[in-house]
Amino acid sequence: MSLWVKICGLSTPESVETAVAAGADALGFVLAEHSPRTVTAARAAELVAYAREAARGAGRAVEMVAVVRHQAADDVARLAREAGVDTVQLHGDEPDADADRLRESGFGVIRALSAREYAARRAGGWASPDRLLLDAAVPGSGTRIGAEELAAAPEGFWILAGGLSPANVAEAVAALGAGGVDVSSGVESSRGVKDLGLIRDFIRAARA
Ligand SMILES: O=C(O)c1ccccc1N[C@@H]1O[C@H](COP(=O)(O)O)[C@@H](O)[C@H]1O
Repeated sequence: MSLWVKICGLSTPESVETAVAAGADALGFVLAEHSPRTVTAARAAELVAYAREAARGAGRAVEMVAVVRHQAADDVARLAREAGVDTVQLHGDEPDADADRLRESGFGVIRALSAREYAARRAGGWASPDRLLLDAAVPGSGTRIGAEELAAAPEGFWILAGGLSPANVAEAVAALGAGGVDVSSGVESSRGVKDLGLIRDFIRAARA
């Protein structure tokens, strides 16, 4: 099965169009506060509409994802509805009840945890009904997680994030065995500024 690829932190029509044309499965729009990639829900809605048009032109479906962190469930649902996304990526210490509410409101959920947090939860018997994404401790920082932190990789489909780039994505997936990857920093020329060539290179390398 082909590796699932998400390009995150998009904030311009050019980067959206490039990611869709290069074959991304999902696009991420950061609605979390205090990131160099933060966009308003209104801006995300424009980009989502643009992306859906590009995906229609390419004859395939592309998943639109809002990335949030440490925000109240009511605010998240309202922002996600305004942005017109399919899925919410919960990237903080949100309670399971928040994920339940978003699912009940019709959104897909991606549950993002640091590898350490996941290991601790799993040891306590926790299991997620949602797709799991494992990341470094500080999301969006370009920091990789090591194999030693992933002693207990999830069973089944899971998404690897944290410090991926065109140069390391194939090796990281081979080593850790994820079914999907998510990238932000590794396809940027400077913090928050996407590089169109790196987006294409990343998707090509991920699928190689
Ligand atoms: O990208 C951000 O700024 C961000 C902010 C808040 C929560 C999550 C964020 N991004 C996510 O971080 C990982 C990995 O990013 P990187 O490739 O190491 O820069 C990815 O899942 C993004 O969705």
